[in-house]
Amino acid sequence: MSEPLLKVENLTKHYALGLGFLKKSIPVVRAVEDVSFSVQAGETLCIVGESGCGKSTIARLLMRIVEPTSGRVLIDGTDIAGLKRKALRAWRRRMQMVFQDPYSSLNPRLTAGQIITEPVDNFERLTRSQRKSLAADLLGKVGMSAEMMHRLPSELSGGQRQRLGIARALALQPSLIIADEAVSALDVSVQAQILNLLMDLQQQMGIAFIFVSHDLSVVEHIGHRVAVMYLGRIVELAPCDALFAKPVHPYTEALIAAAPVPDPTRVRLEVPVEGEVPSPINPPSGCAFHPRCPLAVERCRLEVPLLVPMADGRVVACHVRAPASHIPAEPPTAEKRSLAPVAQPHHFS
Ligand SMILES: Nc1ncnc2c1ncn2[C@@H]1O[C@H](COP(=O)(O)OP(=O)(O)OP(=O)(O)O)[C@@H](O)[C@H]1O
Repeated sequence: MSEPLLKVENLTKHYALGLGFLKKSIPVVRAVEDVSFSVQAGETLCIVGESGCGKSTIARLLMRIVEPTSGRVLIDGTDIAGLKRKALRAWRRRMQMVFQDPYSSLNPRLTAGQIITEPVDNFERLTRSQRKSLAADLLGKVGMSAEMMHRLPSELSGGQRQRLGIARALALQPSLIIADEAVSALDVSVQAQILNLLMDLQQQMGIAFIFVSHDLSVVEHIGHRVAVMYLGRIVELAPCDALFAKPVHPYTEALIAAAPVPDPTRVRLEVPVEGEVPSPINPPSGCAFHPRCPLAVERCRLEVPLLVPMADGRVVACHVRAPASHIPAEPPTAEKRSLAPVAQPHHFS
């Protein structure tokens, strides 16, 4: 098995709220809790879950927009926390981000051409003609004509602006693009165009994607593997087909059941998920999903379930559906137990 492009180990982010008062304990938002996964070159890993479950925080941690409370992020086996200036710059070229709202993430005073060549200009000074041909090339890659390089973002449609955001992300020829709700602001037909564009670019350029979304139909369309998050933790990580065909975690099942079904021949699952997502400041004990889970037993209230590898390559954290005793191979040693959350790398042709 080749070294994954990206490896995330036990990543945790707690946000302290305020400074505390008279020795009172400071409330802490447990935004991301002990999250581990890996991404292979050219693969799309989707991260899904309800609002507030920690999806965007993971994206920000990977981009080092925020620093982790604990845990590691490794690119080609190198921990990015330890990188010195030069190596950090090189790493920054390899990971780019596409944001949800292409309008607010694009400088309204710059032309499309300036916006997409700016990242390269930051690394190496381009001549005027180099800039122009780079802009034309990048616009071509995202299906826009070269004349568009003279337009301002306000003169473009939402879909064109998102293409521009993608062209800017492509400028430095990254190995990995993190797309945070990259199509949520667009009409459904434009969403499909942008998703198809991303998949074409992946085929042509071998780019890996981490695709953060709350929209399961988008995830089903684009994902190779899917990590389902609940209150800061991954509860199930599975190949996309397997996840949609047979969700194992009751929360995954409930999410799929609640999503609109675009394919009328597909049977809708009947698992009610009641109540609100609890607060990440004071999460429930044991499995955080237990107060909403129709299958919960006493153990769920007491013990945080570990992610257990299943025979079909997925990992699931559920005392009922994937109790630790279901591990198919030899029983885990203490060391393997602590490594259990790391997703098994998965190859896709
Ligand atoms: N800077 C911050 N300070 C304090 N709490 C924060 C901060 N950023 C995020 N949070 C909290 O961390 C939790 C996870 O937030 P995050 O934005 O990662 O969730 P999300 O799954 O991306 O949600 P959405 O789908 O609504 O964007 C939320 O409870 C959020 O309020």
